[in-house]
Amino acid sequence: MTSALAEQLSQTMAAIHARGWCDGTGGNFSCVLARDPLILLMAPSGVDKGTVAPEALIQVDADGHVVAGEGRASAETLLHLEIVARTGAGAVLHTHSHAATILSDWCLGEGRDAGHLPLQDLEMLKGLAGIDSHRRRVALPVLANDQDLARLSASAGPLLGDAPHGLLIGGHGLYAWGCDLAEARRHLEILEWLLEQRWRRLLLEALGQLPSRAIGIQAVLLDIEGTTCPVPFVSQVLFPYARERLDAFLREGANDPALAPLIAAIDAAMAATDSNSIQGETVNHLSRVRFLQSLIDQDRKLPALKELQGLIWDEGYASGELRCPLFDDVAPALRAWRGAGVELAVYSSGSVKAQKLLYRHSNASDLSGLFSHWFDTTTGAKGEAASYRAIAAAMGLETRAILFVSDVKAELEAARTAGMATRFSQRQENPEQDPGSFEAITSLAEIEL
Ligand SMILES: CSCCC(=O)C(=O)COP(=O)(O)O
Ligand SMILES: [Zn+2]
Repeated sequence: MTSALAEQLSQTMAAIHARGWCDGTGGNFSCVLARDPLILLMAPSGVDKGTVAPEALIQVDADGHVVAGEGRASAETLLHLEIVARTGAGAVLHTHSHAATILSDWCLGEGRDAGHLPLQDLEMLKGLAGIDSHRRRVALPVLANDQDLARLSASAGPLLGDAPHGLLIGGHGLYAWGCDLAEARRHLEILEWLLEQRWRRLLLEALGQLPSRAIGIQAVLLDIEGTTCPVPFVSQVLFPYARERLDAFLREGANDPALAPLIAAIDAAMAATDSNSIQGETVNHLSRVRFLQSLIDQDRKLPALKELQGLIWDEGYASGELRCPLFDDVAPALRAWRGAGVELAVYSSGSVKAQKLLYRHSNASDLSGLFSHWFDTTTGAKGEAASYRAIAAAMGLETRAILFVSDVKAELEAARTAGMATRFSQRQENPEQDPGSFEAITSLAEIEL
């Protein structure tokens, strides 16, 4: 006797096959038959999934072993099991459609926002559970294909919780899931539709037949110095504060094991320098301090120095000696943008630790919670377009959905090359006052998203 679920799964597979989404023996499809112990009802491996009768379905346990029915379990059962375990799905449907296959490959191509395919501004998004507006952006995770299904499933696992009921595998296809078979099928049809739209639109854009879609700004990426706080706060307060305290800080922490790796990195940098001022000197406390002070004076960036400065500033902020005087327009603009659902991120040459301290101890109270992402030069140099692409990828956004604000034209140039929208911050005390070809703002309040 076959169950109603088996009838439904068999019919669903036939319908999906008829759409051309699992040609040949492609695709595999499963439903949860029992949860404790877990039993999946699924098609056997290596057969045409459009003609599997209900009684030909097999039952598979939580280890991927066939416990009832004729035939082998698909190697991809491991990914089905991972999806069920991570999301509580009641059904998992895997297709090999042309749209899913070509777009997943395209996403992983060089220079793309590999790792995610953003989908937005389409009414059909509302067919995905939890999405109530076409404006909501979803980021479909994309993983490189791997014949080692245990490894592929382990890589997929952490991405599944935030995934929009779907996952792309490069050059392979789509996995979609739902709380039951009906919802999984709806999610599959919606995602396939969104993917179809996406590649057709890309084609028309490439042919110059369709203007690149204005998708609206979804995130603001902010430089700090000269953009949200006065340049002199950094150059005349923060840097001298750390410079003056280097000696005492290093002396007091000489036996602190936490400082040992920093001191080792500083000594290595000293050994590698050709600076005459320290050549021939034995590395000792004073030469180390002089070396670091000379780096600060020349505005040279050494990661260990940045970290040391962060530790010294930490003490200064904690004691109340330091407080960042953000421009008056900053806190209201940040709050308004967050209130409108815009994501906020920082990209500054100061370390992420220093960035967080600055916003945590500002004249407008602790604003650090408004930011979802923090980037420093460990992501890449601020004058390189690749850094802005990496930032967009880390945020799961297209570069054109991000507005970057900075007082340095070379940085704006790189961000523009990567595809970001830009604004030149023209604050009174900034060294660069000419906006060149960039739109200038004198206050964040002038920015309309
Ligand atoms: C020609 S299909 C290659 C295997 C595959 O990716 C697939 O989805 C079908 O696998 P199954 O083992 O379920 O037949
Ligand atoms: Zn497959």
